[in-house]
Amino acid sequence: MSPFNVEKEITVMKIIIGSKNPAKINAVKKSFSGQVAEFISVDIPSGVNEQPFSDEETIKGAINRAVGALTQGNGDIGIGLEGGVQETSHGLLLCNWGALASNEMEPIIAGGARFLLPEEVAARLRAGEELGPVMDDYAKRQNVRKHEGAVGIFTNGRINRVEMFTHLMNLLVGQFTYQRER
Ligand SMILES: O=P(O)(O)OP(=O)(O)OP(=O)(O)OC[C@H]1O[C@@H](n2cnc3c(O)ncnc32)[C@H](O)[C@@H]1O
Ligand SMILES: [Mg+2]
Repeated sequence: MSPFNVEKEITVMKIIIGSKNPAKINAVKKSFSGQVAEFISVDIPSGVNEQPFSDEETIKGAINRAVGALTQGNGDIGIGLEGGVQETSHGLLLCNWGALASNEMEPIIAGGARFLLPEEVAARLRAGEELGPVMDDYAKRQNVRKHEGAVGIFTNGRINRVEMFTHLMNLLVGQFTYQRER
């Protein structure tokens, strides 16, 4: 056979995102830019409360979504990103956690930016409301969670939700490639 006819097999990495939220999807795509990858987004239940109320619960939600995405989407990598809050002696912190699941190793986790929510917002969450609708009401905007996010509002637009999740995603993908190359 002529060497020019040798077929090259290009492997496309199949990445399943466990959410339909565009802020999350865009962040995942950015963190894999430059790689041959196919992205599929599936609504995967987090298996925890709609508004997780601790790091522990938020991490669990992220892992459940990542593992669920990997299995349901039959992919190479499953991604779960989850927003939550954590009570502290300083007030209520907004927290974000991400998980990357693969068939090669245990799920990898990483945390995103944290900052205190204003007492007015925190009180509503403690009373049982969800941050998404509370933020829309507070900022007098629609679908804050799909756009700039609470982080965008409270940092005066310096860091939006996509940037925050992209940083988190880089922590995940970086750890994944490091562990795979060892
Ligand atoms: O569709 P999904 O993937 O569920 O995306 P979501 O926006 O609901 O995000 P999470 O479930 O991860 O977040 C849990 C809750 O916190 C809210 N939330 C988290 N981060 C937020 C942010 O930056 N801005 C607004 N709402 C946020 C969110 O709307 C939910 O009520
Ligand atoms: Mg949600």
